[in-house]
Amino acid sequence: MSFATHNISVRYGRTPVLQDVSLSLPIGQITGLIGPNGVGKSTLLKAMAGLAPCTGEMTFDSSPLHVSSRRDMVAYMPQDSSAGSSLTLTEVVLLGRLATLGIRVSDDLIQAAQHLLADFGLAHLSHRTLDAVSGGQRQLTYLAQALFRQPRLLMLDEPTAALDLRHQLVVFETLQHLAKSKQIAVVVALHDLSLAAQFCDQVACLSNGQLDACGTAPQVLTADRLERVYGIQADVQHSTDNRLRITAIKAI
Ligand SMILES: Nc1ncnc2c1ncn2[C@@H]1O[C@H](COP(=O)(O)OP(=O)(O)OP(=O)(O)O)[C@@H](O)[C@H]1O
Repeated sequence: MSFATHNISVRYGRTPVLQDVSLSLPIGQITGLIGPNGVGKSTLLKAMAGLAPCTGEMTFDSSPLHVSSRRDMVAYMPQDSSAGSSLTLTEVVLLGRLATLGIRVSDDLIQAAQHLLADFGLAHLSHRTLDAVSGGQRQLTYLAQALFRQPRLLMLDEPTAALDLRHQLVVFETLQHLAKSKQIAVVVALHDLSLAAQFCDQVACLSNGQLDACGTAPQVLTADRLERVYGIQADVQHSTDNRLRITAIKAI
């Protein structure tokens, strides 16, 4: 089972940003979306979420997935999680299920929201307001909100950008677990190629507004491609424990 984009193209005004991006997003797997600044990663996620006008289509199991039906299946976490709020972290997470919340929110639902916060080490802050926590804690709260929607397709735009190394691992380990156990297709736009190599089942690389390659990390993250797409000289090593180690050496 998979979600898929078919020939997604986006233009802002007269400027084309993405051309004919066709990508399969298997259920139970994490897809890493990589590419240099401004290549269109966020734009592709927004188009898939129905938030940016585009041509082309999306399917789920080969059936067309119209924008109106995406709302129930898709959760999207934007790149900018800086917005504060006088809502508590628990309330922010609960908003993930806004469409189904009644006037009175059940204790079970509140507990479920608080469990998610606890998974990210935020239990002690669950009654704190969003404008009184750190940038990384806000990012984790928005991630918990996206997960609380219980989507089949979870799209995250640089979800670990504000996080320390331990929390980066916690987030990706959680995503890996949830993708398999809850049968979710996860797409993550990210710049950290080592995280992509470690956690993504497939890596999709955008270049010049097009899909340059999609495959396993060793297939996609080659020194040649990093030079051509990112303009860097990189050392790519396959270690004995089957890990890919990528060191950016210099900008070309
Ligand atoms: N609302 C907009 N109006 C016009 N141009 C836009 C708009 N949003 C983004 N762009 C442009 O579209 C291109 C793709 O932007 P996008 O944010 O998708 O890139 P990205 O790959 O996510 O970049 P980054 O890695 O820097 O976050 C960029 O050239 C950007 O300037």
